Amino acid sequence: MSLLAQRLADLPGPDLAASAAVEERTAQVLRPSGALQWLDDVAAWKAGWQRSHRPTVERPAALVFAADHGVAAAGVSNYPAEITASMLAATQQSKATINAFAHTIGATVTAVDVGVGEPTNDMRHEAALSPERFDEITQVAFDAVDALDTDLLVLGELGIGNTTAAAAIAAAFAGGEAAVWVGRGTGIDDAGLERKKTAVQESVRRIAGVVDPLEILREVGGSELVAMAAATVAARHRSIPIVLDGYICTSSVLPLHRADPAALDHCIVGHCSAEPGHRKLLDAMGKKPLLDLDMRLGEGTGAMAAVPIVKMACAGVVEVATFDEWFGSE
Ligand SMILES: Cc1cc2ncn([C@H]3O[C@H](COP(=O)(O)O)[C@@H](O)[C@H]3O)c2cc1C
Ligand SMILES: O=C(O)c1cccnc1
Repeated sequence: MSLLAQRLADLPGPDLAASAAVEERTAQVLRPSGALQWLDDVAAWKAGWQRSHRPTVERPAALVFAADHGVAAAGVSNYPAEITASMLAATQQSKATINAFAHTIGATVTAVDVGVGEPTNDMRHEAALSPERFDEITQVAFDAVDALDTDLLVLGELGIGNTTAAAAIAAAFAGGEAAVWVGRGTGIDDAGLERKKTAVQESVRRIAGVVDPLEILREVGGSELVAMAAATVAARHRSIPIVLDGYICTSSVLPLHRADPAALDHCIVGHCSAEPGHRKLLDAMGKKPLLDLDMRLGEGTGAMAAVPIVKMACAGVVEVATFDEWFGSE
């Protein structure tokens, strides 16, 4: 059994007393009942998974996993594979979009190399990752989460070709035509889009008969996708709620959801990507994105954009006086 499967088997649930306490306070604060709607639910969700009656977002952090993809050789991206290494360096030196977004709200960004210069196997022809590599990457992601001191985790990725891996995962789980799950990623042209469809079709056909969700992730995922899935499980064990990013991030955790429908209960979806498969995937998973800004970047940027909303939702319960506190003191 893989390391990830082992940790997935004993996921803790939320602190129901903490979320109930927030729901109770929500009903008493100085505003008309129900006026914040979904934001109040977000605060209760945060309380339950943070295990605190007074949920906060004080130390948001992003983990950005980077890796190369064998399938990039199929001409499935608008950019060369070398961009992944450059973007990893840019992120480590605080020059990427995710760093700029994080900076505005005081979040930290940790970029983690899980396979740059060590591409996955070409998923069209063989398993993207060996069981040993799968475990190795899982351990790196577990350690990365352990090293954080955070109360809200953003997951992001870098990996030229990874919208093709994401589409293959979505197609393998949700079925239907490959065309439904394939989008333009970094902006590929029509011929490139056809190559993506073919690559996804070939990969999904090759693994027909594989039923174990984590095995499907190993077969057609990518190193940074496995790392995001592993970080999701690790964060659950450490009571760290998560904001998921776009299509790639969501696809990477889909296998967890299939293995255990409650596995993503500590995750909220930051935004809906312009990549067309994302909305379909979210619908299939019953997840509603906080933002819909037509973004299609990755790196965790859409999730980071949603962090202030989670922070406001918490403040909107914790910092607002109740009717009793206010009128009782008048
Ligand atoms: C400069 C640059 C910065 C990026 N930051 C995120 N991505 C995003 O685009 C890539 C996926 O798209 P595709 O499947 O079409 O290759 C990933 O690296 C993803 O993180 C970037 C892509 C580029 C070119
Ligand atoms: O939705 C995403 O995560 C995405 C879309 C395009 C390019 N990179 C990431």
